[in-house]
Amino acid sequence: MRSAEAAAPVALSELMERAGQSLAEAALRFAGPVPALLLCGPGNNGGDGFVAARYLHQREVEVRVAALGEAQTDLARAARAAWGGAIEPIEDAAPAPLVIDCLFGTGLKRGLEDAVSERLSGLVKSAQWAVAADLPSGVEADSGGLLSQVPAFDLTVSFGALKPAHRLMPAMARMGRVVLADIGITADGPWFEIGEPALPPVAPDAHKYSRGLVHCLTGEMPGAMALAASAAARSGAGYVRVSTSAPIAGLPRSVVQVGDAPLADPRIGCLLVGPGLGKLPQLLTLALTSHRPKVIDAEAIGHVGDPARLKGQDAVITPHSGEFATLFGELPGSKAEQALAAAAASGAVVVYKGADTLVAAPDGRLGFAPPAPAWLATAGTGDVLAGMIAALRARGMPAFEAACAGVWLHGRAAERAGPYMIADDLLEWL
Ligand SMILES: NC(=O)C1=CN([C@@H]2O[C@H](COP(=O)(O)OP(=O)(O)OC[C@H]3O[C@@H](n4cnc5c(N)ncnc54)[C@H](O)[C@@H]3O)[C@@H](O)[C@H]2O)[C@@H](O)CC1
Ligand SMILES: [K+]
Repeated sequence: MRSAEAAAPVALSELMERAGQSLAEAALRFAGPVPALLLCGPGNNGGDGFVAARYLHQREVEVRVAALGEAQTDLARAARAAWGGAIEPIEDAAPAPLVIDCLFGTGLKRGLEDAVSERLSGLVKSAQWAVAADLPSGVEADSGGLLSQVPAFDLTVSFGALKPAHRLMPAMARMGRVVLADIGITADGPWFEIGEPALPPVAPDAHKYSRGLVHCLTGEMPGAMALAASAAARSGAGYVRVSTSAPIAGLPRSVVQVGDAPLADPRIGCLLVGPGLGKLPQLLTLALTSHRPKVIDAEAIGHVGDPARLKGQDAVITPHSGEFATLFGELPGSKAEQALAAAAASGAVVVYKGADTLVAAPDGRLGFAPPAPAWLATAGTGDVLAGMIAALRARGMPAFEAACAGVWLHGRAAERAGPYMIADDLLEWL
């Protein structure tokens, strides 16, 4: 964002004008014309607040402004002067139905002082609607960490582009609804929010192998592979084959159960190993002898041992935080940086799961999942995701695109399945 701002074709004061106007407009549409209190910090986030106050006043909203110290940038000073109305110290500010937090945005360096963060929390909690400008104050933009206590907002209006914190925990849970205001600059780069995927069409002359063969290696707990294989079948694979030593109950009849099958079979579009694997590291070793694309999930991730073992494997791995730590150890930096470091170390596409799922590629691309329902946190949903990604990979999508598409579709299926869904229900919504 900083380099995009520097390269902007318009003056920075114009960007602030647009940001403040967008903030006022969003808050007004969200809360209606109720009395508003703007909390303005010393930097340009505070400057946005002074601009927003001016626009709200123009729209005949009853506005009060409370400032934290003096403005410390030229832009903020100018915005403060242009406001022209009364400014009270934040310590004395009385509550209001609409509170707009413009204390700090991307320039926050350390946590707010205790007295300030307590004041902010008190005003936010007593407000009917709480809106944050760019980021709730106290949130670290790049990591999604909380540098001081951060209350829960109803709406966060981001400017220009989403910052990592808008899609990383714990910060994203404090933001309420997140909207993005276009202020006339674009921040392009290899980090982006995952959008609705373009799935490969079924060719008119398709047959089951050309549509994609997913070959699953079953371990000790066949129920997990039943979920994963069913998900693969429901995600458009032409043929799902499960290699198992004993018959698995509950699989669709169209999923073929076999004993051993050669893993070098060139018709295999994607191998799937991990769901329900248990203590059978030899199955992972077997999978790694194949040159076919693969999805490595669940306990198989723990059996990898050295991330470099995955180099050249054309693999997607799907760890949650525990599995991630087992394979990669404690990596420094934010979740985003850790995911990218893991992808570089393993050469694999890494789906780092959680409430803030990320998809990282070894070449530096990083997809942030749009928020998905918290009720996905239930047993077996990871098995479903692994099966979905395996099917999309087998259908010919490249590893990174298949992983992003799987993550997006999984989240939308959960929205449709509703709060009391179990993993089995997801299959109906794929
Ligand atoms: N730069 C631009 O072109 C634009 C920036 N915009 C706004 O500007 C914001 C960034 O502005 P700034 O870079 O001025 O940063 P902030 O306004 O977030 O705050 C930075 C100021 O606060 C001080 N500070 C940091 N942490 C503190 C703490 N814990 N306690 C007390 N003081 C602290 C810093 O020393 C600095 O003076 C964005 O979030 C956005 O809201 C928008 O106006 C759009 C255009
Ligand atoms: K803010």
